[in-house]
Amino acid sequence: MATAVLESTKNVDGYDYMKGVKHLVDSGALNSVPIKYVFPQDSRPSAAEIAEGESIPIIDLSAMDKSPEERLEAIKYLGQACAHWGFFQVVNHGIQESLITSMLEAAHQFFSLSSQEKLKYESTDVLNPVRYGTSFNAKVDQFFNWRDYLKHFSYPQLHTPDNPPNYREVAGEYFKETRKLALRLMGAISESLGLKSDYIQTVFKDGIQIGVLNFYPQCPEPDETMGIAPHSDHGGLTILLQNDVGGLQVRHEGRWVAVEPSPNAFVVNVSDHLEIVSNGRYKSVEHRAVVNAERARISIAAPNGPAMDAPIFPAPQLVDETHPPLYKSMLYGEYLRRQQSTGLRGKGNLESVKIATDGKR
Ligand SMILES: O=C(O)CCC(=O)C(=O)O
Ligand SMILES: [Fe+2]
Repeated sequence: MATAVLESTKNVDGYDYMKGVKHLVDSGALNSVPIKYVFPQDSRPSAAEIAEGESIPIIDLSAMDKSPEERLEAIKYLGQACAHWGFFQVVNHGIQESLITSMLEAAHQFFSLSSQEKLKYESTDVLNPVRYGTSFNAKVDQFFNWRDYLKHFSYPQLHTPDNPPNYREVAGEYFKETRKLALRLMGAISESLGLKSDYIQTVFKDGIQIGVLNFYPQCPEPDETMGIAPHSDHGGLTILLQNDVGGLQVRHEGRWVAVEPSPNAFVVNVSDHLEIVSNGRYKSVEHRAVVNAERARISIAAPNGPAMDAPIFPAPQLVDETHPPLYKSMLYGEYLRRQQSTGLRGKGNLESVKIATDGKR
């Protein structure tokens, strides 16, 4: 266990934050948000920034298997969703409802384990194959996010905690299915960009998938803090599942749009490396999660990235005189380590690999 981290995160108020925010909430009557979690005034969620009546697009995947005209129409709509929103929900995706329910249940069981059991997986190495923690990166976060997490690699190798006993079996099946869904969507997204249908899949071939389980306990003062601060995701496509408690918000045209939980739908978002491959045509969009006073929220994200040693750069077919390359080539593993080692900072990581518009590197 990393004692240096534990020491630095024990606050003046005596809480041992590394045990997790769920532990903090479960262990007694918290009437207010401890100072460690209080966000500065200008980064707190505010109702005035919410775009009322807006919602992210819904993609019906069954249309992909219909007549050529309907398929073409569906692919065009998917491309528009990626370009204008960077986020959409998918329905009729073919993943069994029972598997979705079992996965949410297994996540709930993991977070319900004792903190001692969960802390077996606490690690300061941001790329440790199984990692339990709180906030985003407790070593560097100035204000803690109201969130505990479990992250584990799920592809090419499945690494899981030993507990709950059925976790490995359920997660193995769940992440296999969500990876298949991601690859299927990558095929359709390639087509929507006018690329060969296997172009993006080839870039992400032999890539990695990580299971990210988020637990956001109920919070006595939800307006003071944030479940997860604004950020964009690394990788190609993230497939996200949430329980029936809302909280996810997506940045769109300068406002935040709430994503209402919809049973059996997955939320999908274009992530940083797909924005790069598409040379900026498709957007990796900032999102955040707010918390509430009544109910705990669980979300399960599956980021699907390329291989760690894969160089990522804009597709040559999407680069020409009027569309110069907008991003430097980089190794995915390096990018991932940097993203995980810093605190959350909006789209800051992607900005750092952008080529200045005057063409200078
Ligand atoms: O909880 C959510 O809805 C979002 C989680 C998220 O953005 C992430 O894990 O990267
Ligand atoms: Fe995210």
